[in-house]
Amino acid sequence: MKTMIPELSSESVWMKDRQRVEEILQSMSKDGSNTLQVISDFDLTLTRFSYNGKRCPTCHNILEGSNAISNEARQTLDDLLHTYYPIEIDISRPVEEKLPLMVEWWTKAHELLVQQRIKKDELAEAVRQSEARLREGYECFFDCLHEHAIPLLIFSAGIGDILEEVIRQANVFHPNVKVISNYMDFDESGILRAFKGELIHIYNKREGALLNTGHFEELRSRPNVLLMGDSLGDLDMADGVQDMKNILKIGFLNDKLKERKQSYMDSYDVVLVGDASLEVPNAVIRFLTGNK
Ligand SMILES: Nc1ccn([C@@H]2O[C@H](COP(=O)(O)O)[C@@H](O)[C@H]2O)c(=O)n1
Repeated sequence: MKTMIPELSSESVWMKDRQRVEEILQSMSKDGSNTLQVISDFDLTLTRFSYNGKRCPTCHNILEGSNAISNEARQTLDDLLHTYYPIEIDISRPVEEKLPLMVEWWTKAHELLVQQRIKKDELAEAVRQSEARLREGYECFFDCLHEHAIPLLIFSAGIGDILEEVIRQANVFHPNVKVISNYMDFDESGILRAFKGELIHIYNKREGALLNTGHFEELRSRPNVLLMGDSLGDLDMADGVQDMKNILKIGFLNDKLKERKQSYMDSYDVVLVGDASLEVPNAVIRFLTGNK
């Protein structure tokens, strides 16, 4: 058991109950990889939090940093980020108090993006010019899931069109990937006129999951879940899974480590710190697919 997954023994991997993690892994491994589905957040979970000491952009930040919007709008969006992001990650405030503020942030940002009359064909260039980076080991993560036909649901409160472009440009947008996110609605001349459907923000992923019961219904034969997130709101992403048997939750703790350590250890089975690579999720997937 000691060396079941050696990557779990690293100093940057924290676990409150290692034995429980091993029991979950043993049970999932016994069931086989054809019973597995992976659900992952995108921004700052599949993408890096920082690189060379500089913050990496989220989907929203990619647009904000691009030529698709004016300097004035960029400044307003940056001000919004500095107002609301500290609230998003503040563990001293209850979620019920943060929720309306998150709706306020996303709504103001989306309204501003719509006012900018962004063109659909500007998105690819915005992503190309950005400093967005998938975490190290992403090729192995996406390719291995594809090779073993394991469904990957990327569940993001970011912007679906941008997210898709990031993984397309990295050549890992395989057919086993499904995205639930905020998608842009363009008019017939390709100009952004609204965002489609119900808003997904950081603390309503449970509602988002329940609106997509069809996806989870299709995956009913896969009751074992590997969940990956960087926020406590991401823990609700699997709420639509049918007849769940096991769930292994891997959390990336990117920011405010000291303040948030305990709540992450209490909520995620495995916590990765220090802008970790995808080495641990990849090792888990290798273990579960039998490619040890
Ligand atoms: N205007 C905004 C709104 C949100 N964010 C960040 O996006 C992330 C949400 O996406 P997930 O893939 O993690 O669900 C979240 O980290 C917000 O801080 C933003 O940058 N700008």
